[in-house]
Amino acid sequence: MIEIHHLCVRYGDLVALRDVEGTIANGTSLAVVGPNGGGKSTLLKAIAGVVKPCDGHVHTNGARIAYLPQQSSVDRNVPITVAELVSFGLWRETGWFGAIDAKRRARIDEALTTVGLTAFASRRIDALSAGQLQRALFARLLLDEAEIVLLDEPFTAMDAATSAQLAALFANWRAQGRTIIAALHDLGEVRQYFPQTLVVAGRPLAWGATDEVLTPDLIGNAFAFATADHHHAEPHAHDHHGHHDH
Ligand SMILES: Nc1ncnc2c1ncn2[C@@H]1O[C@H](COP(=O)(O)OP(=O)(O)OP(=O)(O)O)[C@@H](O)[C@H]1O
Repeated sequence: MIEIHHLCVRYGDLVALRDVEGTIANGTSLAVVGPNGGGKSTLLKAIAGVVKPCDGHVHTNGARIAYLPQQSSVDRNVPITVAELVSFGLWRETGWFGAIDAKRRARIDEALTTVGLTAFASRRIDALSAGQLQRALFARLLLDEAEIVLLDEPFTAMDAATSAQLAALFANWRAQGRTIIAALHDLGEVRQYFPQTLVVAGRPLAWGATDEVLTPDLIGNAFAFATADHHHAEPHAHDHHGHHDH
């Protein structure tokens, strides 16, 4: 279980996210949606422990966490092959550059097959398309037996068929009791793959069953934030009624 209490994250003077309060049970698939700059990535980073709260806290109760950042932040110029990248999913077992025995080699091959990259195993990662790189990163996740999987816009570079293929993996993860939390822009994908949704626009606007949360009113409200300036971030601008006055 993830417990979030009164979470606030600040970058310098900008309060990117505040007043996040709630618990996420094991096995939950939660989509985090909201406008650009609304704090989706910030929330994932706070759960991953990559950014420190300025107030409140996130308790992950010792769970193993895998965090797949937004694709733009993945360094493609590291001179490694697809198989090597995927093998890093075994880091909890082997350490970062530990020996890969035949058994582990077979698991890497299986993960590559699952994501359809068998033919690319020895290709350098800088020679992959964006969608192929994302498949490789998912293969790495398959090997990493994390209890909490944090995905920042996992389908951005992908065609619909690829998204569907990778989303099918979620069902397995759910069955294993893994918690999946993903920042997403495509509300169709949210409805299809995520039973729970959290809407954030500087703070939470709604959190609950996807069907109940993604109402036209709420979406309109949340995305109005995108055209507003960032005064939302000022700490005094508190209100708890789920709307913005800016
Ligand atoms: N490292 C940083 N330093 C300063 N400000 C930051 C930093 N990271 C994010 N921000 C700001 O914090 C706010 C929230 O950003 P965040 O990336 O969490 O939003 P997001 O909802 O993921 O947006 P997007 O949909 O565009 O990916 C934005 O106003 C952003 O400019």
